Amino acid sequence: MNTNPIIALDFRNMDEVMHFLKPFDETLFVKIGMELYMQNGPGIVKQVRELGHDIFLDLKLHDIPNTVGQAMKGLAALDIQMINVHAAGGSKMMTAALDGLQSGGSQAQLIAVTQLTSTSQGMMNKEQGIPGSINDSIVNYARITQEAGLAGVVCSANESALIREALGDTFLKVTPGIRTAEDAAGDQVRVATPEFAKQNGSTHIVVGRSITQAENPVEKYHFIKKAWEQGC
Ligand SMILES: O=c1ccn([C@@H]2O[C@H](COP(=O)(O)O)[C@@H](O)[C@H]2O)c(=O)[nH]1
Repeated sequence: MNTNPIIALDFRNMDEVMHFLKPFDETLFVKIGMELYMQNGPGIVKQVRELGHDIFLDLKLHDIPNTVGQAMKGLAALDIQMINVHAAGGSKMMTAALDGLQSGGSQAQLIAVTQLTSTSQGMMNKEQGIPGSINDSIVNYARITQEAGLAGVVCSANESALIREALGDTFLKVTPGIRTAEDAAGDQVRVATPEFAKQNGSTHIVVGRSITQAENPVEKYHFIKKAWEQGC
């Protein structure tokens, strides 16, 4: 399993992706999310994969079970390593997603978003109308995700230890909202450093603007990779 930091390729098109990737002299684990996919379609996944990079396709599917199952069956044709849905879609939706992906012949790891890293305790209580602590909600979503047979969840690094304690080491904790000390949080609420993510049991970190907006993205990637690998 590739556990290198996953770089979020939040760009508009392949020219911008190529401009970013050009200075790297290694293959990477990259994330293609809505921004890039919606503006360029599935062809962009093929183009990035042809460069040798592993791909997390972050489309966060969330719809009725039949629709998500059929969409996953279609996406199974793409040569990707990881893909996701929203756990809020429910157990039946997650099972349908897994069935669709597997019946389409894909071996990609399917994971589910618990609470977005841009969601705060207050937002969850007031806007989503979910009472109680955000940690309880996240562990609950993680539990139904595991019961549905998925490989892991997306959460913040702050919750990785709780999920590890409840659901074990091998269940994936893929954690965006990663920032180094000097980075601005921006729209992220539940943030953590790469070192903390490692210490707290994340299995993967997802890093976007910290690297893509850095003055020297290659240098920043290696700085974050080292902090993540060493955990100190
Ligand atoms: O809960 C979530 C789920 C997905 N993301 C995605 O990760 C990156 C983070 O980018 P940064 O620039 O490092 O903030 C982005 O593509 C999100 O769509 C997330 O942040 N939180």
